[in-house]
Amino acid sequence: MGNTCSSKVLQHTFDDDQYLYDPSLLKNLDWSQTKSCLNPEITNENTGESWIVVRPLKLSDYDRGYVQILSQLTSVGNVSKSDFENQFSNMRKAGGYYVTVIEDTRNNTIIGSSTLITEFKFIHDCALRARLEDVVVNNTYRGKQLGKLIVLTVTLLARKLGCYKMTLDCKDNLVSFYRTLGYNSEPGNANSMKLRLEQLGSSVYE
Ligand SMILES: CC(=O)SCCNC(=O)CCNC(=O)[C@H](O)C(C)(C)COP(=O)(O)OP(=O)(O)OC[C@H]1O[C@@H](n2cnc3c(N)ncnc32)[C@H](O)[C@@H]1OP(=O)(O)O
Repeated sequence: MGNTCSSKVLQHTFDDDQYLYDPSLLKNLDWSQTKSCLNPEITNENTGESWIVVRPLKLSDYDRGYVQILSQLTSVGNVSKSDFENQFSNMRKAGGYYVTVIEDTRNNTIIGSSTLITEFKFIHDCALRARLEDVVVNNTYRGKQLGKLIVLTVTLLARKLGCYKMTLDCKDNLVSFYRTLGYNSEPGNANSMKLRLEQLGSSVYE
C-alpha cells in the first residue's frame, strides 16, 4: 500500500507556481460517504454559491487577507509579504503541504482555510499518514457549513492521496464539531501531549 501511496504523491508535479499544490487534486473527490454531514449537501466543487470557491493556497493570497484570517485562530506575529512568500516557497519545495482555502470572489477575500500535512512513514509498509491543522473560518461567515466543508475537503483529499489515517488536536469544545465529521477519540489512545520547545528551560529536565 505504502509504495503505491508515495508514487501517487510524487506524480503530482505541475507548472503553475502560483498554487501551493496541484489544483486538479481537488477535482472529483468522493463525497458519497459524507452526505449525512452536510445539509444542504455541498461539495468543494459545488459550494452552493458561485462566489464561494475552494482551492489550494496561492502565492498572491497574502493580498487576499490570508494572514489576517489566521489571526482568528491563533497568534500570527508580524508576517510580511516577503516572509509569507518565503514560507510558501519552503512549503512548495518540501511537498506534503496542502493548505486549502475558501475565497469569497465577490471581494477577493480568503474566508476559510485548513491544512492537510502528509507524512511519509516506514511503518505499515511505508504508508502515508495525514494531519489536520489550522482550521479557521472568518467569524462573519461562521455557522454556514464552511467549517465542515473545508475540513471534509482536505479529509477527502487525504483519502485520495492514499493516507491511511488522519489526526488532529483541538480544544474540548470542538470535539463535537469534529465528531460530526467522522473524527473520534480512540479508547486508550486519545492522549495529545506536547512540550513547548520555545519555553524549554533546564527545569524541565532537572
Ligand atoms: C485542527 C484545528 O485546527 S482545531 C482549530 C479550529 N479552529 C478554531 O478554533 C478557530 C476559530 N473557529 C472557527 O474558525 C470556526 O468556528 C470553526 C472552523 C471551528 C467552525 O466553522 P463554521 O463555519 O462556523 O462551522 P460550520 O458552520 O461548518 O459548523 C458549525 C457546527 O459546528 C459547531 N461549532 C462551530 N464552532 C464551534 C465552537 N467553537 N464550539 C462548539 N461548537 C462549534 C456549531 O455548533 C455547528 O454545529 P451544528 O452543525 O450541529 O449546528
